[in-house]
Amino acid sequence: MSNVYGIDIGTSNFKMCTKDNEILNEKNIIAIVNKNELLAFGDEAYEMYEKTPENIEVSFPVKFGVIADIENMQTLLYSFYEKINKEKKTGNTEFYIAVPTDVTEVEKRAFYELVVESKVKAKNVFVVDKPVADAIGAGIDVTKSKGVMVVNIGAETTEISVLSLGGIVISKSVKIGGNKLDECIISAVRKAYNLVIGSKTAEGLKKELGSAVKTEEKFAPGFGRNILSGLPVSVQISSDVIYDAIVDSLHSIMDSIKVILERTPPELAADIIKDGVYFTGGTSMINNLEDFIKSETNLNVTIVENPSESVVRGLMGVVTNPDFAKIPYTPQDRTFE
Ligand SMILES: Nc1ncnc2c1ncn2[C@@H]1O[C@H](COP(=O)(O)OP(=O)(O)OP(=O)(O)O)[C@@H](O)[C@H]1O
Repeated sequence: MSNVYGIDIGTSNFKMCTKDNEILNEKNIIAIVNKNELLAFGDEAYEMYEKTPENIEVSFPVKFGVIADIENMQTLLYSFYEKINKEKKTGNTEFYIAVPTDVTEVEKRAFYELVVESKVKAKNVFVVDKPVADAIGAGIDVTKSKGVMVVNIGAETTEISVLSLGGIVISKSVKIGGNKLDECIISAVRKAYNLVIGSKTAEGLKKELGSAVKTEEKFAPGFGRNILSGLPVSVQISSDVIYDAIVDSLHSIMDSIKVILERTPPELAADIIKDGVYFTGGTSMINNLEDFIKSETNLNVTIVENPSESVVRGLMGVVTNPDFAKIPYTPQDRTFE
């Protein structure tokens, strides 16, 4: 089969991978003009976010890891597919789609049906549990009888999973991720500097100044509106303010990891102690995360390379490596427990 694609539909980013390992990773956002005309999608639509007049609506169709707006998600899926499928290949197209685990059966099925019912005209659609794809993308042989812990810190959710023998032993999703950090930064900057900033500016400050441990103070410009004067201004923002804004959320993620470790069967926990914990998802790129986790747990930490794309890389691993042939399934093979 030549036309094979892996798809990971995230809250913030849509990732699609071809069999030649070409990866598309763009903001999962759509801009609609006059209620029903597509104006832009992906990174181009994100440029317009929080800047549009009333007749243009810019929205993210996935909320907290599940599809909230099926119609717009369908349009996005097809638009991204057309963009990556430059040679306009048709027929015999197969899709492998990652599905989150700690959601309802109906929510899981929605991912599968989205692809089946879309204009991409799939010949076959297979489902792969997201934590399993994530671990394969991190370079782990998940088929071994060995406990592996993978923590995916995304935009709106953090999925903490323990895997063994190609399956999921425990998986828990908590509603904290990069967007929560951005919100905390917006509040803190408002309080410290009387400055109202947008979410894109907050995300930029998080990437530049954010750190999971306190480091030497540095500054970066933040553009926004002064609450008192009402005028647009640029203010030098301190990394200390950003650290204080995000530290509680990082501790909440840490507490959830500890709860899962406590619930992990002892033999698997022993493996995790030996191998450490693998971190994926875009938010695990926050500076100094490794030092923070090590100081909290004493466990070894691996931050996977290009962590936002780990799941979609893993989907292609499933397609190309015969050892993983039993991992993908369809709702006909088994129900979405
Ligand atoms: N260098 C960085 N430092 C901190 N955060 C980052 C960095 N780069 C990207 N991020 C954050 O990573 C998040 C996107 O990660 P990812 O693509 O894994 O999320 P997603 O799959 O869309 O979300 P979810 O898993 O919640 O559905 C965003 O919140 C983004 O701000």
